[in-house]
Amino acid sequence: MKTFDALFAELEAKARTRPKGSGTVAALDAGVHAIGKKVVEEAAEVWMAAEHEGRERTAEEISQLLYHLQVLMLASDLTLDDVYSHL
Ligand SMILES: N=c1c2ncn([C@@H]3O[C@H](COP(=O)(O)OP(=O)(O)OP(=O)(O)O)[C@@H](O)[C@H]3O)c2ncn1[C@@H]1O[C@H](COP(=O)(O)O)[C@@H](O)[C@H]1O
Repeated sequence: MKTFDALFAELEAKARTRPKGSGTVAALDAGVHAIGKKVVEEAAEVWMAAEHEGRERTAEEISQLLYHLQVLMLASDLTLDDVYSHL
């Protein structure tokens, strides 16, 4: 099972090597504004799932929000330690 740290390492590698067909590379190319909109959209979907759609859908939506937050971290030149230092 993939962890938060393992996903971030995978996305860092995608950003560095820019493989064809990567959604992450496309999102990074779209920029912070577009990624930020996706974060807000996914956060709303997490909220709706938690209120109305049950545990499984909520977990799935949270995983998507975590992914988009990591893309935003990469677009903002942030590392995991930059974020963890505030926890
Ligand atoms: N975990 C994720 C992940 N979670 C969410 N998403 C993206 O977020 C979208 C969320 O789905 P929605 O149904 O909410 O969005 P949608 O509006 O239908 O989709 P879009 O029109 O926005 O693409 C998905 O379509 C994916 O584009 C993800 N994209 C990639 N990953 C993982 O990231 C890694 C790198 O992926 P690539 O860069 O694509 O190789 C791989 O391990 C992937 O499994």
